[in-house]
Amino acid sequence: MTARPRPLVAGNWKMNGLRPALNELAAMGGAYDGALRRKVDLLVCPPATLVYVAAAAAVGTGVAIGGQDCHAKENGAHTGDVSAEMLANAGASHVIVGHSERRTDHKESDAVVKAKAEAAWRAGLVAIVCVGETKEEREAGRTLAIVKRQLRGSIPEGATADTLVVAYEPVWAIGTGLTPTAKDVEEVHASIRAELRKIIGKDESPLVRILYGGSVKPSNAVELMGVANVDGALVGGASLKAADFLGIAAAYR
Ligand SMILES: O=C[C@H](O)COP(=O)(O)O
Repeated sequence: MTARPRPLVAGNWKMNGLRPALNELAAMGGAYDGALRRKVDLLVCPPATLVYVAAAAAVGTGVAIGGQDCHAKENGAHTGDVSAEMLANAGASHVIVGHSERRTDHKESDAVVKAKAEAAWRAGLVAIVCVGETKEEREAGRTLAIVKRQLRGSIPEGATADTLVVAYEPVWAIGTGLTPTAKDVEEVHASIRAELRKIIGKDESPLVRILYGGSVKPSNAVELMGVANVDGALVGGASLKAADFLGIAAAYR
């Protein structure tokens, strides 16, 4: 029997969160008890301004802290950017790269995303590489081709199940309350698994976590997390409140 990856529920706070938001993180940590810990990993990616203090606050709770993006370079004249090394130094263990909001707002190409994933590994971070089609691409029947191109272009050589997480996020499902059908999610995740097998081989690919993201809520988590090859969630809006985030993680109880 093929081993299954341990699930990961990751929260992406995006550009939300001032210091009082750490109370939500504390509530998450407080409720991350033995039973839940045995079944699922929890990760919270606050804005860069809160990574250091969040990592300090999360010590001992089992909740991991991550960044939402990193620059490809270690340091230098890049005003406003944050390097993977800075995130690691602040206490992060993961970093999201290639989120569709970065691909759109900052015109990040697959090659840029790949360089950022390499930077994550250089700093000892796990790279969460995001892929996903737009509404137009889905309607044109190009979903699988787009996701395949993004995987091929964004995942560096040498990825392992310990260094890579893939997040499938249909752009049209992000923050809209819309979700694909379970059948559609299953099709894309199976295709991602097959592509990973070609990219990183038959030994590592079954163990890479493939997250689904896009309007995940406590009310749809059981169905979405129950789909074959869905190994957790990348959660935006519903990760801002401990009750909602924990309600999603409870799909694994
Ligand atoms: O990174 C998270 C995703 O973009 C999903 O966001 P959402 O849960 O608010 O739809």
